[in-house]
Amino acid sequence: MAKVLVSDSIDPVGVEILSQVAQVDVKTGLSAEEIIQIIPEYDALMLRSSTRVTKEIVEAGSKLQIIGRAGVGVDNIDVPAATRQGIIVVNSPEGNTIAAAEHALAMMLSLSRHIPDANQSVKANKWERNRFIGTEVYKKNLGVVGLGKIGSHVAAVARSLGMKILAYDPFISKERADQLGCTLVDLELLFAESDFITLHVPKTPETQHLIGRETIAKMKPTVRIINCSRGGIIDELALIEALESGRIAGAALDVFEQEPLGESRLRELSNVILTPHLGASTTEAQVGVAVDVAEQIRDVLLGLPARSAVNIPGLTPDVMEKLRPYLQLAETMGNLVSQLAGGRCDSLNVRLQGELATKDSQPLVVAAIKGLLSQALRERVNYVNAAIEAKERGIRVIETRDASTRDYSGSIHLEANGSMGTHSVTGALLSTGEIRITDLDEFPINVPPSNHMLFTLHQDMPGIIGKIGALLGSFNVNIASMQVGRKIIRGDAVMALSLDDPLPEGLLSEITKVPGIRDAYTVKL
Ligand SMILES: NC(=O)C1=CN([C@@H]2O[C@H](COP(=O)(O)OP(=O)(O)OC[C@H]3O[C@@H](n4cnc5c(N)ncnc54)[C@H](O)[C@@H]3O)[C@@H](O)[C@H]2O)C=CC1
Ligand SMILES: O=C(O)CCC(=O)C(=O)O
Repeated sequence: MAKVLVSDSIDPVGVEILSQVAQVDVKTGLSAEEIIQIIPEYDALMLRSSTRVTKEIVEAGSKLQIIGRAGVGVDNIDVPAATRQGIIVVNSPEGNTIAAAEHALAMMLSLSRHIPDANQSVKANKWERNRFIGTEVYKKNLGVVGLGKIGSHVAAVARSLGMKILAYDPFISKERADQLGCTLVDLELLFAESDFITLHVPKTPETQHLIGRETIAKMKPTVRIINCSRGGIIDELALIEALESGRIAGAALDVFEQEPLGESRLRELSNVILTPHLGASTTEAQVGVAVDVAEQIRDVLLGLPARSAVNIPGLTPDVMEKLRPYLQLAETMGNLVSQLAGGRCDSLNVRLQGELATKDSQPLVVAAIKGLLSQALRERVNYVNAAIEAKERGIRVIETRDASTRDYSGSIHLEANGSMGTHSVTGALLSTGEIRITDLDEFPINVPPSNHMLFTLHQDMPGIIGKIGALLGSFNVNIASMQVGRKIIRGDAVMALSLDDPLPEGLLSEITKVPGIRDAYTVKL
């Protein structure tokens, strides 16, 4: 039975789902060293934000198939390391959207009305009505940095509070911003005009210290900043200085450069509200993300696709369903051409023809690469790491798409160039879904792939087929089917044979000695 390690606390419903297919060990609070010790026994790892999945942990996870982040941000996982190792990384892109947006809004209103301090004051038996004069958000400018799922929901609710929304997101169109009732502006303007600024961007090299000394200098002295996205997007030291000096009016922070927050002057400031990374901490969100991610882990362990894999671009279950027969075709053709090419492969040309010449068909290229590398890497290569493995081996992949149709509605043509020359194959599907090899080294054929195959390149002349048949018979090899493809009579031709048995040692060199045979290849599919 598969084994799943759950290294942060998740809703029990997640454990229940995982238990349908695996032994689940919930072990929270482990150090990196402790995880490295035990991770080799596990097929899957599920976590929230407390576990940091380092390269060392990934590399120790020799059996890991999938890492599931019960949440949105995957910045606590070394995704490139996982990808290189063929491990799928999944998240829950929408499970906690509302929770995080509502937390940011709660932070904004708490900040504007001093709710946490007023609460503490009353609980300390005081009645300080004059100390807690607030500010309204109505008709104020809210600067939303990052107009994705959370930012959009914050914007929608803030608009209903009567706020004007200035949004900055270089990856969002003006039409989308208009639809959301937001004014798309550049960062300079957002910083200069906003009364409240709320951050909803992922942590990337571009967003690291997006708010720092220089940017704070451009803001209104009355501005209040809310960060419920990621620590490190604000330069904490610069923020502390600005809050201490009164350069800005306040800040509300759910996330920090170091979590848990260690010793920090932030704790001493009265114009700051701090929460311990609670953005996703609602019952609804925790059930949502646990179900979302546990189901994906379960599916992957059952050999099914994941719906939100962050490192298999384009291969969603919908696309997978649509392309499934063609994925098998692409992989088989990749495997076939790599065996024909034999030695080192320098480049692979992939031509997607007819109905396959669409944007959605990118996974077919990956499937072809997977097939190409399967001889060398066996089960180590998969849809996650195939492209990286090819790149690291110096294999140049050239894709072309041609929407015109030939004999089949869709076909895949592969050409491998390498140390032993160039070989090409084309494959297509019959209406029954069966695979046909329709072209080999530019010779037209029509054969189904089979476990054991023999291909020859020979001169089209009388008697040659009989000689090959007799030779195979003398070694007790049974021929299941045979086809010859040629362009001109008595010119060059190819012969494709499906065999019931593997070719015995030494027979291939006997075949190449037959007069008229130029080359022969055995292939196992
Ligand atoms: N505090 C908490 O508990 C939670 C925090 N988060 C954080 O919130 C972030 C946002 O989450 P979602 O809205 O679901 O993600 P999303 O992917 O829907 O939206 C992120 C938006 O940021 C934009 N963006 C990316 N780089 C940018 C840049 N350099 N400048 C401006 N905009 C940029 C993207 O175009 C996208 O529209 C997550 O990455 C995660 O780190 C998410 C959930 C809970
Ligand atoms: O797991 C959590 O509570 C944090 C959620 C979060 O930060 C995220 O989903 O990106």
